Amino acid sequence: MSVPSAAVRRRHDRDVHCSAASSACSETINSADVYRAVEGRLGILSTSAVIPKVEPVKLIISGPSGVGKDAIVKALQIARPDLHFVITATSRPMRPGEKHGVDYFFVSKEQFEEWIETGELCEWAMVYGEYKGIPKSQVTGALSRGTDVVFRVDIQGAQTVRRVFPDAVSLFLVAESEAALVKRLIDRKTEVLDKMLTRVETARKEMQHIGDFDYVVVNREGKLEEAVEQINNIITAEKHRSSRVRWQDADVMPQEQEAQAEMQPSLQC
Ligand SMILES: Nc1ncnc2c1ncn2[C@@H]1O[C@H](COP(=O)(O)OP(=O)(O)OP(=O)(O)O)[C@@H](O)[C@H]1O
Repeated sequence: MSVPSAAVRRRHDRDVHCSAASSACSETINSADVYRAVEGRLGILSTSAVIPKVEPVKLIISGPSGVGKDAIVKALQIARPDLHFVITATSRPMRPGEKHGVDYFFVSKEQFEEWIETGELCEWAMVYGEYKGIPKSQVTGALSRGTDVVFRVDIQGAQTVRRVFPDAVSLFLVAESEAALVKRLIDRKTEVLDKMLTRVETARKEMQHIGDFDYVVVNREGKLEEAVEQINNIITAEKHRSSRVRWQDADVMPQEQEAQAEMQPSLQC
């Protein structure tokens, strides 16, 4: 491609600014003149970068037992190492392949009850006869660093996390059918029949809570990666939500946001 001559460039420059200024266009108008004209009318233009601060996303991943919450979270940890995945404490026994401090904090019922007494937990619940809860230390540090946080919780836990963090974004995972869900529970081989029945009965009731959640993602048989990609997209979209953007560093802070920022309580569990 040939390089335009200086004369051609000057003519192009003039034409662009002639059409931009649209009045009194003459040979002498160039970009510096137009810039000065704009400043002359509107005052000195700010050169400081308008890079807003973005409030961290608090994402709740929930859904019935066996739908694939753990499997999804494991895959998401690889896809999004920038996120902080809250590690839940539980009194249930470790399943094969699970690791203390990675999948859960596996603690005794006595230890859990001590934590409840000393206020170490953001939230806790008794689920299928076992304690489950979120240690405060798992949340506060990450949020104060501005890191996005993911909570992997059951439906009961989702309700509690939403109470503690009303601005949390919640996502309900479903299998493509009840039959697919039961098949996953059978194949996982972690429950005896009566415990599995309880889980399936509970899953039926839990499906009625879908409407309480912001998003629904289907985790189809053999299509885990698809669900992970959809969740990844949801996180990306949430990071661009205008209500999450804070303009403290910008020269002009929209009045509405200023009012919101003042009203927003400091949410710490
Ligand atoms: N898309 C999928 N296709 C096939 N199998 C899957 C899929 N997602 C998860 N699984 C399998 O289904 C079983 C249940 O998944 P997982 O343990 O992650 O469920 P969960 O929702 O965390 O259950 P719980 O709440 O009981 O801990 C596991 O054996 C997992 O490997």
